[in-house]
Amino acid sequence: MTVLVHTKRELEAQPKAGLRAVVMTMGALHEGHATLIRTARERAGADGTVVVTVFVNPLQFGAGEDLDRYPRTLDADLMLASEAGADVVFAPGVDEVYPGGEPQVRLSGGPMGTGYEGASRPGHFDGMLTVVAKLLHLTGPDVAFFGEKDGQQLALIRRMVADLNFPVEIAGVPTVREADGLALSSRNRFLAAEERERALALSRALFAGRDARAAGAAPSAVKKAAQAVLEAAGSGIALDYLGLIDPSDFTEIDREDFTGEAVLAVAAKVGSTRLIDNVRIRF
Ligand SMILES: Nc1ncnc2c1ncn2[C@@H]1O[C@H](COP(=O)(O)OP(=O)(O)OP(=O)(O)O)[C@@H](O)[C@H]1O
Ligand SMILES: CC(C)(CO)[C@@H](O)C(=O)[O-]
Ligand code: BAL
Repeated sequence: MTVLVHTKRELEAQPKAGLRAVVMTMGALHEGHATLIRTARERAGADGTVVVTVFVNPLQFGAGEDLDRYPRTLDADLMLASEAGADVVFAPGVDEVYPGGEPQVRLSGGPMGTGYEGASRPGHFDGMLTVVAKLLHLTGPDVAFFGEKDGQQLALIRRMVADLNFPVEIAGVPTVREADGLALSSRNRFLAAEERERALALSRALFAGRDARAAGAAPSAVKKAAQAVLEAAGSGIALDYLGLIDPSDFTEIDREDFTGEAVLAVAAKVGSTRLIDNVRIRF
């Protein structure tokens, strides 16, 4: 049975058996989250504990972003988390996480957090890292699972844990997609049927880049292949960025002799909904 708790005190009172695995979410759970939770369950085993956090963190939303309309579906989340194997769902209120109001002291992603998502959403990563640090302290996991769909977020969390000696393993989970390629996202539910069709340009662009690489293309040609798909989508999407990124520091790859793993990432608005996606490409 899955236990739902709302307070730090209730969370603290939960049994602490075996390996402790945590999946952090903002709720509105879907199959991508279920995959993270199932992976955590497998890792924790029958003797361990899987904790899922559900918290829409105001600190990582900028003015004019979608904090107010972000979907909140706790009853359904509890069912999905339970079916996927969670032992505990921790769904605190804002006052429980920030009892003193907005924190004075926050974490910063530094240079790695200033490009791409960081440029489009100033302050987003500071708020994200701050709440992830707090939730790591509150849940005390041996291992925490995050999705590769939020690639820059995952890179920054790994860096925070390494730079600040958090005693936890960070595990990445590959992006779960619909059959037609669209990356699952809580925000997909805002897409009207015709917007959902247009949103396919994001994954198609990334796949075009990946296919170009499979045919031997160098970095600039990979990016061009993806760009062509986005250009063909025209005004159907409002492109924010397309980047071919070195994941070690989250800077743009600007040389043709790059070797190693790159991340081809895209962000765009479809109607009023902002979506992100990425694929890994090896050079
Ligand atoms: N399609 C997916 N595949 C794998 N992991 C995912 C997927 N979507 C989200 N996640 C991961 O689930 C965790 C919680 O993410 P979050 O609750 O923000 O969901 P989301 O679907 O990314 O929502 P949003 O619409 O806010 O982007 C993060 O680690 C995120 O990377
Ligand atoms: C990691 C996270 C739960 C922090 O609020 C959020 O950014 C998310 O859901 O990806
Ligand atoms: N999945 C990233 C959380 C956010 O968009 O704020």
